[in-house]
Amino acid sequence: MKTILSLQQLTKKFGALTAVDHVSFTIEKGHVYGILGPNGSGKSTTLGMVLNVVNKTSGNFYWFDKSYSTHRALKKVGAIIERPNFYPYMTAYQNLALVCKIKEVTEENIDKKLELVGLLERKNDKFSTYSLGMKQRLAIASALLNDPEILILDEPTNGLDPQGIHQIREIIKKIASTGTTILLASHLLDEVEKVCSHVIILRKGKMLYAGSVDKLNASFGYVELKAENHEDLLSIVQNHSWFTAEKVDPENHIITANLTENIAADALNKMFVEKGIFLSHLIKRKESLEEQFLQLTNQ
Ligand SMILES: Nc1ncnc2c1ncn2[C@@H]1O[C@H](COP(=O)(O)OP(=O)(O)OP(=O)(O)O)[C@@H](O)[C@H]1O
Repeated sequence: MKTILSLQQLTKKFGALTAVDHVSFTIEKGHVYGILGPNGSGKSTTLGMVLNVVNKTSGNFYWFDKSYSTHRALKKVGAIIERPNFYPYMTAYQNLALVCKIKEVTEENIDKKLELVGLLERKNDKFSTYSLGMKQRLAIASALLNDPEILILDEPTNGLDPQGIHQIREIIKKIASTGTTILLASHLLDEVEKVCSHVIILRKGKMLYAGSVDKLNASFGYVELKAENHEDLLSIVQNHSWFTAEKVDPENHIITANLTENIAADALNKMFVEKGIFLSHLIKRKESLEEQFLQLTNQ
């Protein structure tokens, strides 16, 4: 697996405030990563440091293999970290042609990138006539002109209407399907869940989780159980490998236990019957990703 970016204990202090606090994670080629956290959790500052627009206080980051200087590496990075800003009196095509000159790449990619973001038919319209969603899509086309190894987006759907949000998310998925690595910052759990394969969760500058979205979602849930023979039921739950971290409600004797595997309710019921326990109460629940995220960020 090829490493695109590696952060090691990266830290940024603004005076007494630690905006990013010893954050370490690695971005591997071909995945879509989301940096997820509430407002002010340090997402933009993290992106700013790796893009050399914010000076780090301590720690390190490396682009590609360590032999790349940040300056050289950034030529292989496409990033949108501010509101898209183009010349309003020029057409989309003219604006992108100018970007090609600045990036020292040929103009042959322009139509292909405009098509990717659904703006080919509007390429001769002035930027000033574009909606916010179109402006954002043009910015994505612009960031892709030099076929970067990684596309970095800060809150790519902020301020857009639901249709605009949907279009941007579909474009991100399309870009990812061509093998481009993507790193996006978002405060929207739903967004990260929909488009990202991996997530880094920040809260007050500290990293709470880094890993696959599936793993975060892979808690097998928990069960609530009750039977007339409470002591026998509790003993089975305490000794069976399917259960962990059981709790008993002292009022109604309902036992709550986390599941260690994905066991269906009928299989649970069958196992208890075979051990002579007839359940009067069996509920199987799974915490949503949202509940897990809130638990992580509220702790
Ligand atoms: N230039 C600066 N000077 C002082 N404090 C700053 C500066 N930039 C950011 N901060 C502070 O650092 C913390 C992290 O901000 P940052 O913008 O990185 O968070 P964020 O997660 O991207 O949030 P948002 O989505 O609201 O931008 C915040 O408390 C913010 O006020």
